[in-house]
Amino acid sequence: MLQVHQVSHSYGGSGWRKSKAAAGKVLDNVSFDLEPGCCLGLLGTSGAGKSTLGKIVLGLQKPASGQVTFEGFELYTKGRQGIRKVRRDLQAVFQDCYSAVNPLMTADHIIGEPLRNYERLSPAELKRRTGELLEQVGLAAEDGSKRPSQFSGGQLQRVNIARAIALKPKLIVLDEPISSLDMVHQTLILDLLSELKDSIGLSYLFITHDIQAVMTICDRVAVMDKGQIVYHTDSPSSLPSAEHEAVQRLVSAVLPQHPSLRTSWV
Ligand SMILES: Nc1ncnc2c1ncn2[C@@H]1O[C@H](COP(=O)(O)OP(=O)(O)OP(=O)(O)O)[C@@H](O)[C@H]1O
Repeated sequence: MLQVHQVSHSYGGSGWRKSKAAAGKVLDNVSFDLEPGCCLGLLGTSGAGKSTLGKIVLGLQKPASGQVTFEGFELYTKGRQGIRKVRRDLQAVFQDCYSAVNPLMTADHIIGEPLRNYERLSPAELKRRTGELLEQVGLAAEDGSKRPSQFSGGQLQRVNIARAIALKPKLIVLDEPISSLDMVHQTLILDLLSELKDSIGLSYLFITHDIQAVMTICDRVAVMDKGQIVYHTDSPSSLPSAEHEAVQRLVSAVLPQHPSLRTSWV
């Protein structure tokens, strides 16, 4: 479904900034495939290049070199025809649930946006669909009249998820979707994402620094470090015992909650 082939990227600039950027590649020859129904975790510490790769997969950032093919269409061809063809099948949920929405709009309006862009629906049908989507993500249809400031962070992230699934996409890029939530809501949102993946048949590219989250939700994990995929596993639960130094850094950044368990974590 998604093929990322030898993608490299550096951020440009002008004058002295350009030469500084050229000194370090943000992405260096990254390749991976993602098959339908799979959740692939892109795991790495801050600055590893995960979000840049996410933007490239979403068609938002042209890479300096390499190819991205989604459903047989190459995204970065001349005229960006490929991106236009796959736009509705590729959606995203970002970390900051508040900045992802217009604070003046109601939840119905926010969730209805992709439907208004891609489908011709009567106002009554649009209202019915947004109500259904709200219920699908564990909110009530009546919540559609609320504005972002009337939701908690976890509830607003559900609104963002409802908008992302509105067009029944094939792939959702989840860029740190639970990082700004408390632990209870992190678990609830991971449960919701797992349920939706199975019920709608979604695929996810799950971008995170959180090793416990990838062990909970991902089928496969690619570990990124300094712009490269340095480790890959089809068995996320085996990550704590992986010997690669980049994985161990992520493992040691997570402590079990009870001090008595901390020495036996790995
Ligand atoms: N628009 C930009 N212009 C210049 N440099 C950028 C830009 N976006 C990201 N970078 C740089 O690219 C590198 C990789 O950033 P990126 O956001 O892709 O990493 P990340 O792994 O997602 O990190 P984080 O988890 O902190 O978001 C960083 O050094 C960052 O400073």
